[in-house]
Amino acid sequence: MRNKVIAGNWKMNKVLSEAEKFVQEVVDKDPTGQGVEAIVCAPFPFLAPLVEQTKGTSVKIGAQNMHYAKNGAFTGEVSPVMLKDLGVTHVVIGHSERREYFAETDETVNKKAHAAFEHDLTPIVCVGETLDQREANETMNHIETQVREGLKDLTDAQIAETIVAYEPIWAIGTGKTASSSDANEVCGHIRNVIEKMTSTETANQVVIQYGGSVKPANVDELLTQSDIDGALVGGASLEAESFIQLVEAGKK
Ligand SMILES: O=C(CO)COP(=O)(O)O
Repeated sequence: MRNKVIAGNWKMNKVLSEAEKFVQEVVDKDPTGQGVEAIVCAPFPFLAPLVEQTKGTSVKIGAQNMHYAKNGAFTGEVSPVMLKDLGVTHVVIGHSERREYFAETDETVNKKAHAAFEHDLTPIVCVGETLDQREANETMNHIETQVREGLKDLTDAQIAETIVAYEPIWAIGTGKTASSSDANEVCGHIRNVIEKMTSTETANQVVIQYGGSVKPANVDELLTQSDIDGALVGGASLEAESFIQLVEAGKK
């Protein structure tokens, strides 16, 4: 049975004091256990203090992006070596905002996924369709391409460890959630694509999250779906109380 994984993606929000206050509230409440894990994906400047603050707790700290190179002349970038050295455990790769505003492609997503495993970081690989693609019935083909290209040439063992986040772009920050059955249909499709790439056993181990306007009011229904193993949450992950409720919803 797969664990449920709830990850908060703060995006470009908060200052350090707010970040620390949030994490303290979550750590004090410790909503994990019973098959649910909690990850906070914070902006780069907060990673070191938050890793320190969560040492010995069950809350994990993730980054929202990274470069794929170990080091080098890439002004303004952050490498997987730096993240690993700090004690970061997860990294979001290929978020639709990065694809749209920062020219991320399936090729860079794939390079970053390989780099994550080379440095013992767990990638949270994001895929999702636009509203135009959904209306043109292109969702399934588009998702298949993103999954195949993004996870290309990873070993079966690495794919089993990958977290895939299905985030329909039209549902991000809009208040429009995909219906739980539509979300589950695409998450099931992702698992089928992975099964074709690897094996049934591997596909059954992959944690597939849904993201897009997830909040305490709709998380229960999403998490009861057969192929939805967690959530990648933006807006509703900014308040500790709401994040704690989301994590608790994942308990068995
Ligand atoms: O992009 C998201 C998480 O990565 C989803 O954002 P919202 O939860 O604000 O819709």
